[in-house]
Amino acid sequence: MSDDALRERIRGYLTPNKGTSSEQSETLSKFLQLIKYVSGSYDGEEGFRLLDKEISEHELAKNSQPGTSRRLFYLALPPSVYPSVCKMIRNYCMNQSDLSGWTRIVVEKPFGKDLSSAEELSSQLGELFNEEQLYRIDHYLGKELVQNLLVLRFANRFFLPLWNRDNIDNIQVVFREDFGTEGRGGYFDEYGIIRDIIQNHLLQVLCLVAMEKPVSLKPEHIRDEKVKFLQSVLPIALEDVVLGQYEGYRDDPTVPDDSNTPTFATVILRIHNERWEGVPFILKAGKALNSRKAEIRVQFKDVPGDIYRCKKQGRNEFVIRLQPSEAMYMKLTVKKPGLEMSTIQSELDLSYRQRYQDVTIPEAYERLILDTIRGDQQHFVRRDELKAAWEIFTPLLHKIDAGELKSIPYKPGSRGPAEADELLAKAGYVQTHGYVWIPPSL
Ligand SMILES: NC(=O)C1=CN([C@@H]2O[C@H](COP(=O)(O)OP(=O)(O)OC[C@H]3O[C@@H](n4cnc5c(N)ncnc54)[C@H](OP(=O)(O)O)[C@@H]3O)[C@@H](O)[C@H]2O)C=CC1
Ligand SMILES: O=C1O[C@H](COP(=O)(O)O)[C@@H](O)[C@H](O)[C@H]1O
Repeated sequence: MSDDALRERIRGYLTPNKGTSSEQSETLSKFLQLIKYVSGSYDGEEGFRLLDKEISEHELAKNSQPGTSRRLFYLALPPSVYPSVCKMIRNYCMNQSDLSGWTRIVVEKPFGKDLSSAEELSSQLGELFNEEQLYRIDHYLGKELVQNLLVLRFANRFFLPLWNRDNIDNIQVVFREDFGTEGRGGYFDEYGIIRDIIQNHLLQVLCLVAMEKPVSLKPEHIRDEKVKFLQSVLPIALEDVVLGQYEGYRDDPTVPDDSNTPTFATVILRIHNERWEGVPFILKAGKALNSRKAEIRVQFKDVPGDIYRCKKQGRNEFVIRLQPSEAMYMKLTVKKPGLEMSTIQSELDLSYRQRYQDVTIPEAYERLILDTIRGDQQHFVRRDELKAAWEIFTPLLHKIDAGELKSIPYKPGSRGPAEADELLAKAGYVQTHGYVWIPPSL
């Protein structure tokens, strides 16, 4: 890691943290200015001493009360340099007073490469900072509809009795990108799609979809339930996994010619608890596919004793589209309008762009950085949560790294390997045919 790269990635923050949310927005924009201000001047230990001095002399610091300074460090670094950088922060840049100031460290993924490296990193950071000072960021937790998941589930009577194995057949959490790893092949090849997307972003979303109701909205209560859910995931069976690699991925000069790194994966998680026993949770992520989207698709079971015989038209599905164009819709069967008594698939639709025309939906990072300033850890990953997430995926990742599972080639711009759709069908997912969405217009 060159000093230049280090400089680019270390951002410091210092400002009083008070006031209304509009004042806090202003704080946020000052923070973003300060990121620009501090980047580009620090290298090595001497650099950190300078950083410390410069922070205290910065105009924002001058305006704050002595001893009440707030310091936020945002680290997006390869895991191997975290301990040394954190040591330097600890030695040279900590807030010197415990009056009401604080020092917080935001850490970006990758948080290790497997269970043991993640635990080693956690221990190293844990020796320098306490858990309340560490903010492990997963930007999916800052997305509007991800933040809506617990509200949907626990503030609506509709969902309470339906959200279980008696009614739900399968759940998918899907991430699709219509571009490849251009420009970051070297980084990506070391990690692959499971570490890049599934073990963190999709699993975090899944926790919110599947966890039990927390005792309260306190961050610790929510995170306790996420951990319990993660601990009830069964070991992944190899027949529940399909890996793919798009053709042309290895043309990137930074990717080895014989790379087996998956750029696509479907992984089915099975849960051992009262609510979800027998319901497959399908996590699917891929790069260089035919579309870009991230969504949760909850597919309900068939209607028992179906007097309308409308099974072939498709099952009820509740879809929460995280991006693009936030929306949630319930695919359901209705009488086809007209004289005839026949049925058709339609939808109850909440499209955010139409429903909330005057609202600007904040960027995920904007919201999460504001949370760090406010000291709210609800949308950040706790150490035991991270450990439980790695426990789920490490055995599979080790098998992939050892070449025991092969990535199936697929065409860029396709749906990924056909084997993934076959696995979905085997798991019980029934694709709807003939449903056409007509975007509403007045
Ligand atoms: N408010 C809104 O914006 C709304 C928009 N719509 C739009 O209407 C369209 C249809 O909606 P919907 O039926 O929910 O979504 P899709 O038709 O896009 O996909 C439905 C499901 O079928 C899967 N699938 C698609 N093609 C195949 C295939 N060849 N083999 C196996 N599985 C397949 C998809 O997988 P995968 O996940 O991999 O794509 C997905 O799980 C979409 O474009 C949707 O965005 C619908 C309702 C409301
Ligand atoms: O963390 C990552 O996320 C991005 C996708 O983020 P999104 O908010 O645009 O969905 C992904 O492209 C990248 O590979 C990954 O590291």
